Amino acid sequence: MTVAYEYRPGLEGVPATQSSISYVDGQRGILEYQGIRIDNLAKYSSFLETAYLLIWGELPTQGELDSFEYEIRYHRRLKYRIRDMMKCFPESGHPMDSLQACAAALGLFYSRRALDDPAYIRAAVVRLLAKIPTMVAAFQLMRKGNDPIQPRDDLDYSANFLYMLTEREPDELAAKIFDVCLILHAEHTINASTFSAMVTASTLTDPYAVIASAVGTLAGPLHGGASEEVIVMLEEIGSVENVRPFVEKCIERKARIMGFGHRVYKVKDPRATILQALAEKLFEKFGQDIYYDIAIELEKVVAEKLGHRGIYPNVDFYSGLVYRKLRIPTDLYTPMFAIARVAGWLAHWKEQLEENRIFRPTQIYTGLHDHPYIPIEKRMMPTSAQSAVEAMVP
Ligand SMILES: CC(=O)SCCNC(=O)CCNC(=O)[C@H](O)C(C)(C)COP(=O)(O)OP(=O)(O)OC[C@H]1O[C@@H](n2cnc3c(N)ncnc32)[C@H](O)[C@@H]1OP(=O)(O)O
Ligand SMILES: O=C([O-])CC(=O)C(=O)O
Repeated sequence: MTVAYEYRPGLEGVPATQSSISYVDGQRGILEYQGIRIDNLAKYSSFLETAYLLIWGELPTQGELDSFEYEIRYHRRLKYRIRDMMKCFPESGHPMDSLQACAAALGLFYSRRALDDPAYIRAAVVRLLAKIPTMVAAFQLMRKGNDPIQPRDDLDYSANFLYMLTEREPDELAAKIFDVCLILHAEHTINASTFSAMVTASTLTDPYAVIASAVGTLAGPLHGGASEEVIVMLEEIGSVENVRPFVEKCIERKARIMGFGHRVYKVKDPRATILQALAEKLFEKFGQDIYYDIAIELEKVVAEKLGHRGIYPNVDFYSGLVYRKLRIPTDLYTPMFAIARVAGWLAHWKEQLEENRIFRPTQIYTGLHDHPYIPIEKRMMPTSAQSAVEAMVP
């Protein structure tokens, strides 16, 4: 019997799971983690408290938060074999590729797989949250020819990351703002990388493979990779006067304007609004950014030309302007995103295990049936390929 399925490219609007981790109202621009509005978390929480909330479903008590932070501090260091492995990576490689390889490599050290043991789950959560920032910072120092520096136990999660990255104790405001950025990027329902994590998790493989596949998915320019593309685009635009012709050219050529548009939001992403305010706070303390005026004009012109289609700034639009002021190199913006999103990936991993069924969707077959097998000597080369080969022959 043939069953008729409705095919939705990109699975738009197709529920892939039931989840209580986060909620998005794309028409009203609302994002909640476990029911708590993102603006409240940005104002009052810390990244580790938010990660705990996402993964265990409730805000921790002071005692629970202290133990969680303590465990994470204790697991921040990398094994020397991981650092040795990283020495073989090309300096010109992308930091997301390094991160994906390092996350996957953790599986070599922690091969016991006890997915129904809460202690195993907690150890994996702690290890991944603790070590991912160290992996990102180590790659940055190693590609400059320096040895990675050890984490500092007297610094909190975000301050310690900036310290390991820059080899300097960070400014207090910079560390606080970076922590808020992590909260904002920590989770976002069934986005592409989270879906990838859930598909991998559903095979009951280890959590390091789950996170490695999510990192690989986040890297693409249509997803987390857009944050660095935004800065490249602002550089290319170069001046406020060039914004309008740039947008018009993109529309004419059907080219994507990076940092705009979203599958779910049809208004400005609430995280973009908060990130813009954070960027402004940094400008007040450390001076303006030459690209900010271009970004503002771009937001205005895109709203004018594409607002009727629901195309507004997404989370990746203003994050780069914040990271530039924090002196973070452009190709580390997506790894910054991964440092945060690992919390959401782990929350979905844990939730997936609680009621697992392997992901195995169907397809609508569009190919041939009962096609004959033609022996190789009888196969004809398509005419176009033939003329290409002939053109190559001197
Ligand atoms: C963390 C994140 O992942 S946030 C997203 C980061 N990605 C980006 O910023 C890249 C730019 N944005 C995009 O490519 C898209 O908006 C996505 C990938 C985010 C969402 O894609 P989808 O929901 O699949 O929308 P889709 O690609 O079908 O676009 C719908 C229409 O809007 C247009 N559109 C969507 N985004 C943009 C954009 N940024 N610039 C110009 N046009 C756009 C498309 O060209 C398409 O037009 P058409 O119907 O005439 O062909
Ligand atoms: O939800 C999405 O499709 C993209 C995403 O990860 C985000 O916006 O944070």
